[in-house]
Amino acid sequence: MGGFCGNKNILAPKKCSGEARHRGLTQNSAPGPKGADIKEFGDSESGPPLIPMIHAIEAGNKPMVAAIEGFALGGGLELALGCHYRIAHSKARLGLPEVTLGLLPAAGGSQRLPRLIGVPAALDLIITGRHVTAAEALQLGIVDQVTDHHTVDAAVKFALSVAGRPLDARRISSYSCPPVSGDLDALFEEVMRKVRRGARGAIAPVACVQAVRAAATLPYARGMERERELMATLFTSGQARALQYSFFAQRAVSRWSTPSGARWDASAPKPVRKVAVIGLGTMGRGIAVALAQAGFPVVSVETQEKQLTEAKRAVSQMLERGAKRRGVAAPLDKMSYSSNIQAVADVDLVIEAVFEDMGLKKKIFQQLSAVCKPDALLCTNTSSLDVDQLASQTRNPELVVGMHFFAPAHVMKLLEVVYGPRSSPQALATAMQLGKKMGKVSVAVGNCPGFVGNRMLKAYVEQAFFLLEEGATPELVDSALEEFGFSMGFFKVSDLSGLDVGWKVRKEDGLALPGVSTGPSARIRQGRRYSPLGDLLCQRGRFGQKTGSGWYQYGKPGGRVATPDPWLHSFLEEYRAQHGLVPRRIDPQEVLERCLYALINEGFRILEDGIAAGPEDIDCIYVFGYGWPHYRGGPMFYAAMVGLPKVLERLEHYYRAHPDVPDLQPCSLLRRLVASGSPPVQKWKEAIKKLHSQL
Ligand SMILES: CC/C=C\CC(=O)SCCNC(=O)CCNC(=O)[C@H](O)C(C)(C)COP(=O)(O)OP(=O)(O)OC[C@H]1O[C@@H](n2cnc3c(N)ncnc32)[C@H](O)[C@@H]1OP(=O)(O)O
Repeated sequence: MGGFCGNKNILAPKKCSGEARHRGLTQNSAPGPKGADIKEFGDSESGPPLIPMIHAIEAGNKPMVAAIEGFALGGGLELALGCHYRIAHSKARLGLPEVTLGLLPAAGGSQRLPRLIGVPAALDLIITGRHVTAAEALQLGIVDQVTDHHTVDAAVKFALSVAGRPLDARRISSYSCPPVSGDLDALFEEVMRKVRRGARGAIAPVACVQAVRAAATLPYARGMERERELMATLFTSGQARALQYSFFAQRAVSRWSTPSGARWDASAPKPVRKVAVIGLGTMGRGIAVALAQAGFPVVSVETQEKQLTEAKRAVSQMLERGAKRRGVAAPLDKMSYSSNIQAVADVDLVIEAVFEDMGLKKKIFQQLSAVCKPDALLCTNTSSLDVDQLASQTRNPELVVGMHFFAPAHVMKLLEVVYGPRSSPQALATAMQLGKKMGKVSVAVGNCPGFVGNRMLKAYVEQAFFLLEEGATPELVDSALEEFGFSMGFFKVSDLSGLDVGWKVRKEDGLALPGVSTGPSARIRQGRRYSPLGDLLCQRGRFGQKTGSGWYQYGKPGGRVATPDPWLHSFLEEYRAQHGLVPRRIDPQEVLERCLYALINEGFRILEDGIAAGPEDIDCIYVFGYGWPHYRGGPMFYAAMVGLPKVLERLEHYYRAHPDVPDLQPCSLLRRLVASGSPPVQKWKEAIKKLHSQL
């Protein structure tokens, strides 16, 4: 008889032909690692091996009861599955989240769970890595009992009640998987098809399906061999390293700091009880929904009556759909609406989400400053405008910050919290905490055009246009980016979000000029190479999906399926001829290097400028806001994986070929990092600090 709370296990990569090892157990409810200590992955092994220990527990002649409190994740749950019975506290959470770290449950989890709860339910848990509540675990058959009381006492009582009963029927490794309805091969083929489509190049979910298939089709011992083989491949993969880096990066960004010395642990957030959203276009609606879903009472203000009526309906529908998906009641009572800005008089925080127009936003900030409580936080959802200019319209500029959400705002995980030179640490802390409560990955960034995400994107977009000028097609560029792991290439994204969005910004920036379509100045703006291709499409009314054509054609306005457009191909040929550009064959590698290294180079400039505190901040922004494949860690981590000397060499190469493109000129931080031996990404912050102290 024994009570176990499994939680600190480790893998030993060197022995690992995938073999799992154990490094000691701690109380599950204790603070610290839940499951294996991810920090220790890759270290040399110590402690008794985990798999033989689980086997010894399972083979024992005394009933072993796992008492589960807090989290039983990964190795913790695998250990519990080796026990003969499992009792969980009602607040416990269980799961096999290894897939989220680029791994699979390799201490027998992939072999025992399907034998215990059946193939479909096990596939769901292992492929998604989701955590289940104790109640769901009971329903699935993972645990035998749930208690609201002291779990170990309950486990001891339980063990006494089963003492003397035969244990053979309790050893999960001796089970066969429960039969599935229908054909097993067909089930796995269907699951594998779906997983491969969704994984977009991630290897762990695919390996998880293969491991569960082994459980369903092979005797236990052979299934374990298969589990070990699959794990060996995953464990040494760059994907696992990237996902484990990302786990800590997400946590690191919540410990924000600014160049002026403000810090997360020295700045207490203000309490936020009620929030207002100004402007109920697409962004405003999403933000209002996300706030209500997080439990905040929201006053939504929209001055145009027609838009207000439409928005009320749309927001209610979004809340109802979300509630249905999550199996909870729709928080409709959290929402109130008004066409009058006076309605925000009693809120603690306002998020302005009106059209991206500085004049309009300034006016609204003046009004807010007059109407709101003097200590209310005034936030803007601008995606690139100067937060400081807006702050200067108010009585209390220290209470102004940017809260840059990403569309759809109730779905996308990223929030850029933009501090201006006058934003107070408390205002920043409050916006960061609100983002966290909304379930966002909140990243504090400095104030500059485009902040972090859009500033870097500009360099990437520019390269995509130049590649078309030089001989590529939208299909070629997009397929290279999709092969890399983006769900959509740049041109498909542009068609989806509307070409007019970028056109408007370029017009405001004085880049898109009317009537300059030929002659030498057509492709030079503000002293550097410029491609007017996007402007030319907009001038022809090709705004993307909404008009039925853009970089692709869609059959009809609002069509969703992109097909290559012969008109666009002829248009590109004519354009090149008109400008004396000789098309050449461009390979996917060049597409990736030009687009991604230009973006990464801008990332280094951002670090140099102190706009982002570290590479983790940039990587979280790209993974959670811009569709950068999670299993590639983010652009800065990717640069480190490729090797900084190689990134530098390729940028130098492309800059020599395109000296009129400053984005390709390697920035000095990159050069310095290479000169100092290319330290690992986790050490860049120190190098940057040193660089700043030398300046
Ligand atoms: C083959 C057998 C061996 C093993 C396979 C495995 O076990 S793989 C690992 C499986 N476990 C996990 O994936 C759990 C990861 N952790 C979490 O999902 C969350 O931390 C959790 C448990 C849901 C708690 O979330 P909460 O928001 O409450 O806390 P937070 O995430 O901020 O974590 C607090 C600090 O603990 C550190 N930490 C958590 N889990 C681990 C871990 N497994 N290894 C190392 N460190 C871990 C986390 O980084 C936080 O540290 P801090 O310094 O405060 O940022």
